[in-house]
Amino acid sequence: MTKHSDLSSAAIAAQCATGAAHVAIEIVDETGSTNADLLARCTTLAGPTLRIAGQQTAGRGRAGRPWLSQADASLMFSLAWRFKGPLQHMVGLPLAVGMALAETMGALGMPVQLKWPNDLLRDGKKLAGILVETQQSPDGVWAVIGCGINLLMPDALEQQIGRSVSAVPWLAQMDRNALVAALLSRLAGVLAEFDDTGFAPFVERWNGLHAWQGQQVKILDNGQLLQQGIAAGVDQLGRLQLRTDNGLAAVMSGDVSLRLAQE
Ligand SMILES: Nc1ncnc2c1ncn2[C@@H]1O[C@H](COP(=O)(O)OP(=O)(O)OP(=O)(O)O)[C@@H](O)[C@H]1O
Ligand SMILES: O=C(O)CCCC[C@@H]1SC[C@@H]2NC(=O)N[C@@H]21
Repeated sequence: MTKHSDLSSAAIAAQCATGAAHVAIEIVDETGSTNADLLARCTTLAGPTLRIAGQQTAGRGRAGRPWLSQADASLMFSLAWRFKGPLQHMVGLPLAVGMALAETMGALGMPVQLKWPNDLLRDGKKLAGILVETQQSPDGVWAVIGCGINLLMPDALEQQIGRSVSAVPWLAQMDRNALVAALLSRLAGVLAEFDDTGFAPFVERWNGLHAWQGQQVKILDNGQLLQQGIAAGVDQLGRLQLRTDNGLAAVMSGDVSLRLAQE
């Protein structure tokens, strides 16, 4: 198994596609949260920056939830990237990021699926999460794109999380520099395109990886049932299309949660 300590910014850069060659790479053993770190200084960064941590002591997920990890069991990184904006164009960004991660894993021989809005699933269980935080600056919008991928899932960690989650041990065997380079290369390509076009050109690719296409699902807000229907993919803004008794409804991601109807 490869470890966080095997990572080297030179080895990652050497294996990156040209579109990712300009990304500065920072590697730290431990920090509170790579998202918090980059968010605090993104508007002063010289350019796109990738920060990878071996362990986080205050990892954060969507809606203020914690992201839990164990050293070497997870790949955790944040990528700060400046977009032309405006802010409202960024709604589809977490979906584009999830698609880029899922496509990378698929290309590496590990097919995974997407759960709207921004989780990666394997065998129906969460194996990676994405947290995008933004900050307006005079010359555009900085997005800090945080990704946590469970490479291994020790029993103790799963118990701490309190629910059944997934991991990709096959990727833990892979050269970790090559894995990061593959993820960063595809992400950089997708982000550059997203900046020019928004989410619209990615709709078919995203829907092709959609875990719950055609299934009965429900939308919860803080545990309260908001809507129920058949998941019919995403639209050009990244909204989930729900086939309901009253016709097609478009759900904005916000802080709502998606579940299978029978859960
Ligand atoms: N390493 C981890 N892997 C998977 N989930 C984790 C991990 N650490 C913490 N969690 C938390 O476990 C919970 C499971 O997430 P899940 O996506 O299934 O439901 P959720 O919290 O409603 O998310 P969402 O609103 O994105 O659907 C989340 O609160 C997530 O932050
Ligand atoms: O599923 C979620 O709710 C999103 C989880 C995002 C976790 C990653 S780990 C790297 C980065 N730093 C953080 O504090 N969070 C993200």
